[in-house]
Amino acid sequence: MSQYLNSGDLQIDKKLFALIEDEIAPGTGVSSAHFWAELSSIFNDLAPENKMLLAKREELQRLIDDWHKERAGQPHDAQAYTEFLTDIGYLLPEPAPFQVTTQNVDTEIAQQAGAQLVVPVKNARFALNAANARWGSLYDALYGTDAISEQGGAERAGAYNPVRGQKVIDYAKNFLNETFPLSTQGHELVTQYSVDADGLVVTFKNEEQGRLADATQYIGYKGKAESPSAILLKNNGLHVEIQIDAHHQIGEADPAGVKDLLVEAAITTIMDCEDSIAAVDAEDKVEVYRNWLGLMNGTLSAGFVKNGQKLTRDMAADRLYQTVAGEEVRLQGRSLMFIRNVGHLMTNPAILNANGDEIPEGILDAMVTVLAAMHDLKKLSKFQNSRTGSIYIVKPKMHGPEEVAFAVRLFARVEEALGLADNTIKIGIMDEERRTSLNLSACIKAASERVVFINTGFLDRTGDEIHTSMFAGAFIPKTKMKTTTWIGAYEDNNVDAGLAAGLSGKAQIGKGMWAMPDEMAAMLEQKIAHPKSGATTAWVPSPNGATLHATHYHQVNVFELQNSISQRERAKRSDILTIPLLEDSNSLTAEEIQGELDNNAQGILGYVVRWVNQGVGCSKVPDINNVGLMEDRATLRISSQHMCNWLVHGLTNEAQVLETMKRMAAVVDEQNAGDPEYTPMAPNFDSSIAFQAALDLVFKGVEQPSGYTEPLLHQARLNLKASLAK
Ligand SMILES: CC(=O)SCCNC(=O)CCNC(=O)[C@H](O)C(C)(C)COP(=O)(O)OP(=O)(O)OC[C@H]1O[C@@H](n2cnc3c(N)ncnc32)[C@H](O)[C@@H]1OP(=O)(O)O
Ligand SMILES: O=CC(=O)O
Ligand SMILES: [Mg+2]
Repeated sequence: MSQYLNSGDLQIDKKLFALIEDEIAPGTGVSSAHFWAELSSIFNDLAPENKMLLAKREELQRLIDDWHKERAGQPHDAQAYTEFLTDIGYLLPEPAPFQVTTQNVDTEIAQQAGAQLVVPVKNARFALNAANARWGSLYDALYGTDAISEQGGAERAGAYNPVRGQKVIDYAKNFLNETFPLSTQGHELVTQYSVDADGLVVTFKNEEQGRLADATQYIGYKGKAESPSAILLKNNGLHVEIQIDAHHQIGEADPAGVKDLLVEAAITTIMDCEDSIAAVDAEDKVEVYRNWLGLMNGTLSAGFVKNGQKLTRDMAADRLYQTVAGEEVRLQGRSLMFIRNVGHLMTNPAILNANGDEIPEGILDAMVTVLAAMHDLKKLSKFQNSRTGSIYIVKPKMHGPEEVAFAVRLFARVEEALGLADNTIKIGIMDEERRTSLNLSACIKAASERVVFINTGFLDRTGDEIHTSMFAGAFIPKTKMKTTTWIGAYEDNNVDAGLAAGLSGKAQIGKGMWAMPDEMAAMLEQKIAHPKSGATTAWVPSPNGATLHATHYHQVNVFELQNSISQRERAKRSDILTIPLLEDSNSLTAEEIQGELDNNAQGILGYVVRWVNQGVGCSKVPDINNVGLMEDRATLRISSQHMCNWLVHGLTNEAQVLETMKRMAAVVDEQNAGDPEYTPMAPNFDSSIAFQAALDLVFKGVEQPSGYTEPLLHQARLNLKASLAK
């Protein structure tokens, strides 16, 4: 429970107050008294508009629900639907052609195409790992995941398996041959890498010498020119370091002493304050903000025990190389960091206004995360995040250009309050709500001086697809959603709108999350579709994912590709507007319906129980086929809205949902049996706050704002915390 201090007309939780006073404000040139006074003024000015924007969402949803209810049982009239959406201001006119003018953008965003990692910033150990995931061992990522098959004696478990090791090396040498071809023979035939005044020299087994087919790919080296310990190469704007050590366990078996390939992996990382964390009160927010501060002032450190060993993790230093002429080559050691603030919806009890009302959490996030990032801007850290003096905020879940304009106004107010130059704060726009996808160009225009990314958050977007058209009919099964017309058009439209607005070379065009953290072979096969679609970045759930996905950007030169994609006909709004309904709601068998319910229930419960009871905001939860899925609030939004939709349209009923939830709760309990911190939901379902929250998410799904899960999750976690405090 919060204990509050009064500052002006605000009541501020003591811990949050102390964090600003003692840790974040010092060094920024902003006094804590000034900070609170400005925060209060921004709340007073902007909170009413924030409220009004949320009310507009509800009003539009009510009109859409009514429209569908009035036409229940009739065939969908796409033209009338479009006219209706235009009349109510849901569909807006396309703006006249324009170009964004964002300035001072770091090269990782503007000029490099590569993987984007997302990480719950509440977890310092993970957050540090993510910051350091700029560079990843390709050998480890291949050896440690299913990217390399276990066939032919190449099992992963146990001590080092040389059969598997050889497969890794073969894969890596093939990667080198494709990415950095040599003039005559292959990398697998190299016995010595060295450098001279003209760059890389290789000696082959037959003692012939060779060079890179494209000499400009060579950048520098480490160690001695005649026997370097590292060779730095570059392709499509991404670096790869060949690491050489003939005395290393792996290097000694390699003809050229190569022990690893270190690849530039997570070019950018999103430190997430939103859907992958559980932060419901001041105590949680303080943890989140303190970690972000530590990343911005370079002091974040985490101690933990792994495999019986005590480890400490800190931020990685820059990487240093030299040229033959003796000049230093310095590369960033860490991923360029964005911070994802929460959206416009939630409030948080960390601060109350004069009436005792909670203040909008998005406003709080903007002020505190920017103040913390000033440690980077003012070079108070031994590391630098932005070298161009920018602060990168990802703003999620905005509905349409008015809400983008509101975020832009908020950022301008924060800059003014904290004495920052105009447009220091950049914005990443999540294209993850239907009203934003349909009016994307207008959304980009509303942030044309600040926008540094548009990203298809297809998970939230799918949740919004269901909620918006809840009363249009029964939706197709969740797994079929990825192949529907609307989603293809939505993905294409994002690239088209971004290119038309001149984002190429200025801002990222991003694609969504690979949500199967253990399925790296499948990711290697499928996720190349993202750079091939013209996206300069795409989300991965883990550092290994980043390392492996990085290889795709060596295969595709996205910036070149964008030139041709920009010539194609733009994706059609009418396609985005198609609603993925079952043609015949009686077409599914009872088994198919039960299978879908089981799968959704397992995902909901597996995620919610850890969120509510343990405060874990992102979990890996097995689906009914036992594939571990990354679950966060967006995936929960889909599962809960989907079950709710089938309930609304009579494909299931309350009794079946309840029976399914109870049965799957026992399955989830069993899956978590090895966790000493875990509290089972079965058989005392009535007293399990987590189980009741899971039911509410489905049974009260229609009335949840935009189908979001956070209001119910937050309340359940607060109730749980209160019950523990008694
Ligand atoms: C719709 C959306 O908004 S998507 C965006 C939100 N999603 C995310 O941010 C995904 C974040 N990812 C994760 O939290 C995890 O990868 C999970 C929960 C999906 C899977 O976790 P698990 O496979 O169980 O990982 P596990 O807990 O075993 O950790 C394995 C290692 O990977 C690291 N790791 C896993 N994910 C990440 C990550 N995103 N960033 C950095 N390190 C990570 C951990 O630090 C750990 O290494 P360590 O022991 O050296 O510290
Ligand atoms: O935030 C990402 C999403 O897919 O939702
Ligand atoms: Mg999202």
